[in-house]
Amino acid sequence: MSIYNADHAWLMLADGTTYEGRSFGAKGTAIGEVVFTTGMTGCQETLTDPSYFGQITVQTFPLIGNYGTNDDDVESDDIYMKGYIVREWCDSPSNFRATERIDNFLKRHGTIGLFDIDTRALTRRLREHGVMNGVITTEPITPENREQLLAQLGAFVIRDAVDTISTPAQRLYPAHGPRKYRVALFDFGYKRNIRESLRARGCDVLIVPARTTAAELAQLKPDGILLSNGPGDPGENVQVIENLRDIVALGIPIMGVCLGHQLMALARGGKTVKLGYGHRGGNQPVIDFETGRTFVTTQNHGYAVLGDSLDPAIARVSHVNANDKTCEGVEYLDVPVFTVQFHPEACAGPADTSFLFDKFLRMIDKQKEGK
Ligand SMILES: NC(=O)CC[C@H](N)C(=O)O
Repeated sequence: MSIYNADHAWLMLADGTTYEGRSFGAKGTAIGEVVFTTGMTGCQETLTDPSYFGQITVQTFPLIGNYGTNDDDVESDDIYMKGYIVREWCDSPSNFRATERIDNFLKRHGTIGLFDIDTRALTRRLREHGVMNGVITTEPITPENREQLLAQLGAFVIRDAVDTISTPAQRLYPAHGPRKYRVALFDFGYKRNIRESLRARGCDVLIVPARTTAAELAQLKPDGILLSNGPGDPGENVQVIENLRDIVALGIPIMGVCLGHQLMALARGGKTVKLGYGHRGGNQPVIDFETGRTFVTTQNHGYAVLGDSLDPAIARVSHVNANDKTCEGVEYLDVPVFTVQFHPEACAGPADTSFLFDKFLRMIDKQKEGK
């Protein structure tokens, strides 16, 4: 049976634009912020990236799921996005690692899917208007429920994102091979490959809850601290930002990724803004001012640090996005801290900047030598 015989499903945006397509994955109704990603591969990594909490994700690439899914390529144990939209999905995946079809994978996680809509038109709309709230549903939108749904869309905000998904308890993952250092990885909704990139480099990784304080860290005595990626508006994490001010003062080397980068900037007096439609995908060019090189990076963010808002006496913008010149990295001058907006751990997307984990370890080496 063709996938095009599937039941109907809909997406309605907050401006009332409605797209009718077909259902795959779970059935139901969910409201979220509709965003698009330009990733051409790695749909499973995208689906399981916790930073998509509260969002409905559109893949701009027109055919998704042709190599299926498996138990290994997940970035977390769950799907945190509210809905998933593709132009076409493949019900006969062909790959020796595939164990499941993408619609089963979505069903198993209760994630509502929609396909067979004009994803190009939808993406252009989001690009022109900025991201918008939307409702994805397998129930017909009628003149009766339409007004009520539009009111709900108008009121929807992603809230308590980090607090909802951060781990309540510490957990230790041992280094792969001989142990060199112990790193505390703040779980703001961390991607698995951040953890694995550290373990592969000889680090025991201690996952710690988002609200871990400087006093608790001082007891744990990690050699380094990694601030993870994570969902939502960075500014809502008031307590975490407050804690980071004291954590920086411990003098332990810190690397920040994506949300971690934004939270550090806020803790050090900087500001963040919401971008029109963000950067999501595996083809974002980033200029490194130190070397003048441009790297193609993996990204998934809707907010950005305002480079000019940082005090030049303590921070320097180290990277910018070559497309829109937004801040993509900060080097702090008075403490051993650097942060990046893009994803050195890749997954999905290019691994060209994985050397930043080595830079982090060198920073720890240097500090140990200095002692
Ligand atoms: N991947 C992330 O860490 C995203 C950070 C933040 N939630 C944003 O959208 O900008």
